[in-house]
Amino acid sequence: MSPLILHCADSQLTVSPFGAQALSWQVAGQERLWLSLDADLDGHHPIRGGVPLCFPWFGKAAQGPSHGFARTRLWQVAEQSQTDDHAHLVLSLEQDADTEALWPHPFRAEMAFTLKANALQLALTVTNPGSAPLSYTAALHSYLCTDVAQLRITELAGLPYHDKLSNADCLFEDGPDAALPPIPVDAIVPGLSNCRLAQGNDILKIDNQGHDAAVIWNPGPDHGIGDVHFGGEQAFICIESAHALTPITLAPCQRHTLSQTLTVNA
Ligand SMILES: O=P(O)(O)OC[C@H]1O[C@H](O)[C@H](O)[C@@H](O)[C@@H]1O
Repeated sequence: MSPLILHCADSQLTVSPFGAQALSWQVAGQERLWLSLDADLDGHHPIRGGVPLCFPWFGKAAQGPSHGFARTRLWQVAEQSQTDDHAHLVLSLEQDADTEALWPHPFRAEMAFTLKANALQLALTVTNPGSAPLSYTAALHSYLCTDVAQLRITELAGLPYHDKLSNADCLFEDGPDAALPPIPVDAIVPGLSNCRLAQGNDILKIDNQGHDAAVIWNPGPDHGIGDVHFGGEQAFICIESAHALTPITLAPCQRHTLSQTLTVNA
């Protein structure tokens, strides 16, 4: 279960087959994905940080663990290739007795990682191999390195969102002094496709596709989450490409791709 490492120019990506989870993405030596110092890497529990996958459900569900089982399963290498301008890796997961006990449906999930010199594309494709419709929700739960004290995501200004903390529909503040987002935050923002994390001249562009919402999450300093190291919440914001508002329903043989592309200094 050793991590897989991809290279392209000055860019390096580390992926854990456990959960098909990106753990580290460095561009010219600068880390872009936050991984908790207290992350549990024992291969049994969700790993706190990087890009966990939420599938076949987003959030809590009566029938099984928070965010589904994809992040606690061992995925298989399905494809790996390298050219001058990108490195590509696909990991796959299909139903077995354990997944059927939680979710009685045939499925094929493929998680593709495409690494370029200054960009990383993450794409979760789910295919319905069965003879009945297949419904699921999902998210690419990216933990992006940032200095929360200076964070200001201007694309959020004035947007409507569902606040999971208060279970209310709200609007982000607008105006030059608005804290965007205020921390702690657990916001489902319908339709948001593009935003930027800017820190001085350093810009990370986030582009989501195949989603119905972006989820913005940071638990704030009083989180009490055992595997977020002390003070760790000051160094990341989760900006998730999610299909969380309504399920995706696939007819037999149909497929859907949920993706997120991260680009440095775009
Ligand atoms: O602690 P986890 O199961 O990894 O979930 C971490 C967070 O994920 C998402 O962003 C949800 O919107 C949050 O409600 C949840 O707290």
